[in-house]
Amino acid sequence: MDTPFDVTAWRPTRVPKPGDLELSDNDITSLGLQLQDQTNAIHAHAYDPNTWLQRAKTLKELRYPELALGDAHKASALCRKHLNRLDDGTKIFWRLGHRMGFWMLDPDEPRDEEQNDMLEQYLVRLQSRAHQVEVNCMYFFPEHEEGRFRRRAYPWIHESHRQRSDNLLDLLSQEFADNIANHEDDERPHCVVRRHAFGQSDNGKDTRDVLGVFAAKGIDAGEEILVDKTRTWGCNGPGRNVDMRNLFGGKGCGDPIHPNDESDDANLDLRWIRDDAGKQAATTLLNCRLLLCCIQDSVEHPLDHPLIARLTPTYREDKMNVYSLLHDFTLPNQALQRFGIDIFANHNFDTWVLFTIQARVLNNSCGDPIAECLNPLFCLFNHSCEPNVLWTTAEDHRTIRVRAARNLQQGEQLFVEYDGFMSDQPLATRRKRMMQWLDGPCQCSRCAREEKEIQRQRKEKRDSVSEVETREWDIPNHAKVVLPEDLLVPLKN
Ligand SMILES: C[S@@+](CC[C@H](N)C(=O)[O-])C[C@H]1O[C@@H](n2cnc3c(N)ncnc32)[C@H](O)[C@@H]1O
Repeated sequence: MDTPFDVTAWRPTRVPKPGDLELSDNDITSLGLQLQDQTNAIHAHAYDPNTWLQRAKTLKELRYPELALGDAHKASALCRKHLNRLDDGTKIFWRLGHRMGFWMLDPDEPRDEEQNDMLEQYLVRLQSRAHQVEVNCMYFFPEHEEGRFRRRAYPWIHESHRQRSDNLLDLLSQEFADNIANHEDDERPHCVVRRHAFGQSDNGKDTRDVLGVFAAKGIDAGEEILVDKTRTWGCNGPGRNVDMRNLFGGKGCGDPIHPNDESDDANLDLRWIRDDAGKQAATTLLNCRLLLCCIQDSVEHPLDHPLIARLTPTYREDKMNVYSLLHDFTLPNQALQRFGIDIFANHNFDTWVLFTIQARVLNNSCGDPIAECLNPLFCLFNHSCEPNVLWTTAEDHRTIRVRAARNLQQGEQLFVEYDGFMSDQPLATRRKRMMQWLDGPCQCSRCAREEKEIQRQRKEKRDSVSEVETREWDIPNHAKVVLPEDLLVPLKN
C-alpha cells in the first residue's frame, strides 16, 4: 500500500450496489495517492488512532470494505487502549505523547482535569467515528458482524509475491525428493514440480505459473508416492453431544491435547482460539497456525514464507464471500499479539496480507468434519475426474498418503481427484462442484472428452431437428401468412 499502484489493476472487492457511481481513473489515482500517504503516516505514527481511521475511510471509498473494517477496528482498539490508560488513576502525571505513540511520565507538571477531559472527549469521538466505519462495512444480515465481498488480488501486491520463482520450484522438488516415501529402496524421487501443467497457452493466458506434479520415474500401480504430514492444521472443538466415551463430546475432535501440537511450546496453548471460534474453529486455527509458522521460522514477510509462497489463490469473479469480524479480524489479530507481533507497528501482517493468505489457503486446503489442513506437497497436485493417483487421510486427520492408481510413466502428470464422491456424476454436476476449487471449468481429459461428445450429440440432434422443422414449417413461396391483424371481422349493427 505504500507504493503507487496501476489503475488498471484496481478491482474492488465490494459487491456493487444499485446507484453506485463509477470511479474514474482520476478518482482511483488520487485515492491511490491518498492511500499511499496515509500508509506512510501509519508507518510513522502507528499508535495514532486517527491515522488508521483516515486510511479506513480511503479504503472504503476505494471499495475494499474488508480492509476498511480492519483499519477501523485497529483505530477503535487504539482509542480503547488510550481511554483505559486515562481511566487507570495514574493520569495526573501522564501525558499522551505527540501523535499518541507513547505515554510520558511528567511528575513536575500534573495535568489538569480539564485537559484530561478534552483528551477523553476527543478519543471517545474518534472511537465512535471508527465504530461507524466498522458498522458501515458490515451488512447486518444474516449475521450483524459479517460483511460480503468478492475476493480479488490487491493491486499493490509486490511483483515477487505474485508468481512462484524458479528457486521456489527447486525447493519444492527438493521437498518431494526428501519425502520419506522415497527412501525405502530407491533413492530417486517419485515426483518433481513443473510449470505449464495445463500445456502451453493457446488462448493468450500465461500458463507459466500453473504448476503440477509429474512422475520423476516409472512408478508401479499401488506404489506409495508420498506421505505428506502437515504442521499447518486446525481441528474443530469437541462438539456439543456429551458422550462419556468421548470426553470431548460426540462429534468433534476427541484428542486431549488438540488443537495444540506435541511439539508446541507450553506458552503456545491454542485452545482459547478453538473455544472462541465456535463452529469455524478448524479454519480459523489453520490460518492462525500458518501465521505462527511465519513467526517461528523468522520469515520477515509472511508472503515470502515458502509454505505460503507456493500456494496459488483463486479469485472467482462471481463468487460472493463472507468476512467475519470475529474470525478474520479479532481472533487472528489477538493470536498475532500473543505470538509477539505488534499489530500496529508491524505492517507485514496488515489486513490485506491476511486476506491474501486466506485466498491462497482456501484454494489449497482440505478438510473433513474434524480438521482442516494445508498439506505442503499434496496441495500441488492438480485435479482430474479420472485420477491416476489415489489419496487417503490417515487417522491423525493431518497426514495424506498418495499412491499410484495404475502403472505410471516417467514424465506423466500426476492427478488426484479433489472430491472422490463425484466420479459417478455427469459432466455438468462435476464441473459445478469443482468450481469451488478451480477458477473455471475443469480441464481434465475426461471432462474434455465428455464435453466433445456432448457437443457432437447436440450437433447431431440439431441437424436432425432442423431437417424435420424444415419439412413441417417450410412455407411455400406462393402461400401468404395470415396474421391476426390482417383479419377483418365484419361488424354488424
Ligand atoms: C490445489 S491447486 C493445484 C496446483 C496449482 N495448479 C498450482 O499452480 O499451484 C488448485 C488449482 O490448480 C488449478 N487446477 C487444478 N486442477 C485443475 C483442473 N482439472 N482444471 C483446471 N484447473 C485446475 C486451478 O487453478 C486450481 O485453483
